[in-house]
Amino acid sequence: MRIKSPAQLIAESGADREGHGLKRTMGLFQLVCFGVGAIVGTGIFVGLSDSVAEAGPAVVVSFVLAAITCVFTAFSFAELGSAIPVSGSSYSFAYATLGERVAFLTGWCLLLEYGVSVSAVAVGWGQYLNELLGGLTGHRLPAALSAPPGEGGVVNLPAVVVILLAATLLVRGIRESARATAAMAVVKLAVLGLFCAVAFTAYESGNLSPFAPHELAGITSGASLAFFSYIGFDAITTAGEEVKNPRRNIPLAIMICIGLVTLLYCTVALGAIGAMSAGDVADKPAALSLIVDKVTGSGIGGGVIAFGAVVAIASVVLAVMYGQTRILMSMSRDGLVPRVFQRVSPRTATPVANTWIVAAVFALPAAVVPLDVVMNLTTIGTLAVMAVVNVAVIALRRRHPGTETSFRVPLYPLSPVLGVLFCLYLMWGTGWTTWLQFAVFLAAGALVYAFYGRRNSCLAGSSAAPSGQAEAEAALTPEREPQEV
Ligand SMILES: NC(=[NH2+])NCCC[C@H](N)C(=O)O
Repeated sequence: MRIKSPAQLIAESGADREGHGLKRTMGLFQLVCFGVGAIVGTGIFVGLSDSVAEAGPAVVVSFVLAAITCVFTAFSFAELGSAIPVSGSSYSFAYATLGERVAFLTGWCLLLEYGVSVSAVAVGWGQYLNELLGGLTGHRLPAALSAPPGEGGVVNLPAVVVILLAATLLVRGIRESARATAAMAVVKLAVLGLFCAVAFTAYESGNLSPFAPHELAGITSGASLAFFSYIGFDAITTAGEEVKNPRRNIPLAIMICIGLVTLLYCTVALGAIGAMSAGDVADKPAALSLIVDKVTGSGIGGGVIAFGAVVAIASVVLAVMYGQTRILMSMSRDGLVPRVFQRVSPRTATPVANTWIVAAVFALPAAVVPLDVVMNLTTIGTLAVMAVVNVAVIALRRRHPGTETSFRVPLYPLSPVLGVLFCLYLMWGTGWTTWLQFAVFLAAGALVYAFYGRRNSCLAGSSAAPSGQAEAEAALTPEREPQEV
């Protein structure tokens, strides 16, 4: 089996080498902001109403189930992220523990979790932008320019525009200042906080019954939908090469983000269905604005929420696109995707060509595919990746028992095993059409690996792994270890 050791991956990344690769600039606070930036977006602002349609008031239970899945998996991410702090996230973890084939398919699924989710999130952004425009000017964009073909439109222009804007910022190295990300994270927390404050003034416990109109099946599919809104905590691990003291900060940031977001989502969901009956919330894309308008009796509150959503979701587009470019960079270093993806501009220290290719490729589904399709594909792909990550922790402990890490999964091996089971449970909840699309996607990935990745892999045909590993381990001298700042 072609496999790489954690030490080899770190040494190859070129991080911490003078004048090479990316720079370590992010501290814990910036990392948490980056996490919140990657997590809170379309899922809660737009997707909430879909989960309510499935689960009814029991949507709160759905959110808790989705959170539990994330917590087990987050433990695994934290252990792996601190043991192998490089840009590739789950892809690199799989390479170091389960071998190249699984790593390639994981990277392939990450195209769903990151690339396709950029499309999904951009579509959600467009819906709130339209809401905001409607509130401000009384005019909305015509459906032809703001919806995909199946939904009465021709092309979803706002979704394309936000992707191109994000690419422009990313190639300029916006992450270097990280100030924009921090500001946007604060704005979205404030707006959701405001929503809760308003919604709870109109809270009626009568709205909570019947609590679970579609019983367990409804709660399960509600949880699969709610899961989308938690995706993104793993993006923290894609910044592995740009974080100061990654062995401490990566696991800590992941845990802080999950805790914060779970609390927030459950409060928002409870506030929403407490203020307006589940039947009225169901299937309303801009439900949060609608609720605030209804409670305050004016359009201003809803406008504030719509503004917050536009800002919030834009930062998700930014963070997720950032993650996708870093994953492709890692895959390119291994020869599994073309070399153009690893080229870093010496002037801006960002992967320019990579970023524009990602923007161009994922603007296309954003323009023409309906939101629920891209959202479900993102969800199933992400859950598959997370299942792999949970297995990877077990493999790490068995294959590389001496690996230095500052975080260890509690209750091992129970936690990763439960992680896998919860991932499968939520995957099951996505429904058979999504499974079918996913199967076709995976089959395509297997073909690409067989005809491109396998042949071009840097590890191809070499029994170099063991000696390369020794070399890499020797290269990892203590002074090259990330320094505490
Ligand atoms: N890899 C990702 N970060 N994917 C997209 C995250 C979506 C985000 N949770 C949202 O609700 O909008």
